Amino acid sequence: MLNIEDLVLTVVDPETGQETEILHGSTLALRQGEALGLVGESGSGKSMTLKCILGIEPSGARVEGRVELDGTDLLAASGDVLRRIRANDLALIAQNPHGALNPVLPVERFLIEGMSDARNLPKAEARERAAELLRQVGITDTDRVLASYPHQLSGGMLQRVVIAGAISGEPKLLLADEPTTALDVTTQAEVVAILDEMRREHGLSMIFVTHDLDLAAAVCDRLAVMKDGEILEVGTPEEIRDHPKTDYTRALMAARPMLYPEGHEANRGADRGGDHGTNEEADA
Ligand SMILES: Nc1ncnc2c1ncn2[C@@H]1O[C@H](COP(=O)(O)OP(=O)(O)OP(=O)(O)O)[C@@H](O)[C@H]1O
Repeated sequence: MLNIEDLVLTVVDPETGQETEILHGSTLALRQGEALGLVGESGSGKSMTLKCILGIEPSGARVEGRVELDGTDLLAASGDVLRRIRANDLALIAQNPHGALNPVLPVERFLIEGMSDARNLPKAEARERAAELLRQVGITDTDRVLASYPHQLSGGMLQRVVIAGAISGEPKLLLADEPTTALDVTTQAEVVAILDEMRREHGLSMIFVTHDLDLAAAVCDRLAVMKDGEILEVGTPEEIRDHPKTDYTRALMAARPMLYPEGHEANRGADRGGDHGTNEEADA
């Protein structure tokens, strides 16, 4: 459903005019319903890759190559087509959920405005639909949350609201950019579980950006390891774990500290690199 070919991103310093190539020819393909983890250390180009898909690269930057979503080349599409695709087919879940919501509007308005047919719905029905969305992401006190303003909710609660909003638009592709990094560890596990469940239930494709290879392995079908603007390797979590092609990937695997001595039963997930659950419970 998504084909990225030879993606090159060059940013231009507005003062000196100096050009810097940030992405050096990435190629990636994503199948319908697949979750792909884009993994790498800070500065490796993960967020920039998402920005190129969304068409929100830094101003003045040059994007070359192909970013094709269900047959439409987003880099060659007109402004109108891009706006329609961004509104209907793509949903971004960013690190900081506060950025997604208008601070002066209650959660109810955020969710209702995200519904494609909201204008045609009677108010009570739209509200009930918003409450149902919240229930889907595990929020039970829906009246309180719907009436709350963003600053009145915790980061974890707000990220659930953002996920509910993303799902409500029935996008084709979820772009999750370190969606749990700003949350405490216990909340991280809950939010990742909800995101994973929602994605599977709605059959959505997802690119999940993280520096945490274990976490990506737990929620993704395939992983792409990035370093310095290049994709070093792509494979299933098992392939990456059992046959890492680069020292960089090995270092990423080793980067997640284990809470128990090597070989301890509680490290099973981390030893395998593919089951985050055990570690998560230990973290919590
Ligand atoms: N607006 C910008 N102008 C120029 N260069 C930028 C800009 N934003 C980011 N960069 C550079 O692009 C490179 C890739 O950054 P990017 O944000 O994609 O990395 P990342 O892998 O997502 O890292 P992080 O996990 O820290 O977000 C970095 O070298 C960064 O310094």
